[in-house]
Amino acid sequence: MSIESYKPGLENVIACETSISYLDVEHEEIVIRGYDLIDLAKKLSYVDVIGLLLDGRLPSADEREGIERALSEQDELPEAIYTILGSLPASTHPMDALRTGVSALSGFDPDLLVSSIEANRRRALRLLAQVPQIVANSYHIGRGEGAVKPRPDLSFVANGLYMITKRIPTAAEERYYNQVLMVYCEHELPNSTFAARVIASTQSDMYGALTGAVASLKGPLHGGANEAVMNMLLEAQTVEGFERLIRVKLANKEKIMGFGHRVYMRKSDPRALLMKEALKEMVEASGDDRLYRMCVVGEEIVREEKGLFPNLDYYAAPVMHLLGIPVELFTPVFFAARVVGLAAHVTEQLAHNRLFRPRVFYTGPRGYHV
Ligand SMILES: CC(=O)SCCNC(=O)CCNC(=O)[C@H](O)C(C)(C)COP(=O)(O)OP(=O)(O)OC[C@H]1O[C@@H](n2cnc3c(N)ncnc32)[C@H](O)[C@@H]1OP(=O)(O)O
Ligand SMILES: O=C([O-])CC(=O)C(=O)O
Repeated sequence: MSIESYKPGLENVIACETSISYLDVEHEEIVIRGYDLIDLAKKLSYVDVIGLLLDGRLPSADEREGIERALSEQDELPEAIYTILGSLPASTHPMDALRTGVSALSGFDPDLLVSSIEANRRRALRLLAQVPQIVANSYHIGRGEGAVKPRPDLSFVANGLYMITKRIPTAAEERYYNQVLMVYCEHELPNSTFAARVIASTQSDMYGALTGAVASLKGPLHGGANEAVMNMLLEAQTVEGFERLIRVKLANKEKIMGFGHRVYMRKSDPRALLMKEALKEMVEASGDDRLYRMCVVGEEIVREEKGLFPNLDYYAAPVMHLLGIPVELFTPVFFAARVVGLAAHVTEQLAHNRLFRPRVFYTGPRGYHV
């Protein structure tokens, strides 16, 4: 076998066909079923994008209402899931609790043995409705506090933030949280989506595929980077402190979390630019622009020293912080937003399946005998 085609990390390898999304780096556009993600994020609700990703077209006003209603009808998290979350040690990482919760949901699926496109759509909506509750309540329960259930008088988006912060969001907070969900909703074939598609390709199910995706997303090279960014900002506290911290890390040849990207490489991530705008607006409204100035200084230093640009996580982290989301929940929120993209990919994989089974470049010994 020739090793000509061997690419460690599969960089630039086309691994599947999809009509869901595409990163058009040249034109700085994230294409989601034909639309520009940033345009969608500025103008529409996350619930519209649920329709777009699951059904392939933007919903009408009636259809959007139908999706919102379906989400609220299915948002009753089984009591047993609360019991499972409550039995985890307090030291459990929220992404591990989330992985356990998503996995445990499979047994409660009323469509358990059905793998049709329609059953997967219902499954996706159930997961979209229930994952935000696992996210918020694994955190509260882990701290010995009571669970917070969604309120029927709040929108799907507002409920996601309310259950985390225990505060009804203002209209502005709901708008920024909507943008956070939008920028995280779908991004072509990152490690977690690939993991989900690889699992689905054995004709396994949506729960297994999404459980694998949570595990993938936890890593700091992927979803875990948003928490790492916020921890740096909190540690540094001031603009001068952040400048010092970044310079020390660069001098020590450490990676700076929130910078670089396998696909964008040395170009801007369009989602980071949108989150930067949101952060600017938020600090202007609050009258304290320190966090924004810290981020801008960090961005300038890393660009000058390494020629690298921020990825989404760099600016989404401070936005989530200002929305009152605890740092430990940044990556779980990323997953809650990504459920829709993952569900679309798993459904597509199952509908046009080809088992993933690549080969290796063997570097071990041969010819041994016992
Ligand atoms: C939503 C998301 O999941 S976005 C990704 C979030 N992850 C992060 O922010 C973690 C920090 N970034 C990184 O580790 C990387 O940029 C990745 C993992 C995202 C992409 O990595 P790869 O495509 O494998 O690039 P790779 O790590 O080989 O980097 C290429 C070069 O840029 C450097 N580089 C890349 N990212 C960074 C960084 N964040 N800080 C410092 N240097 C970096 C590497 O050291 C390497 O330099 P070299 O050629 O001199 O050795
Ligand atoms: O595309 C990637 O590799 C990672 C990423 O930005 C995402 O999942 O949003």
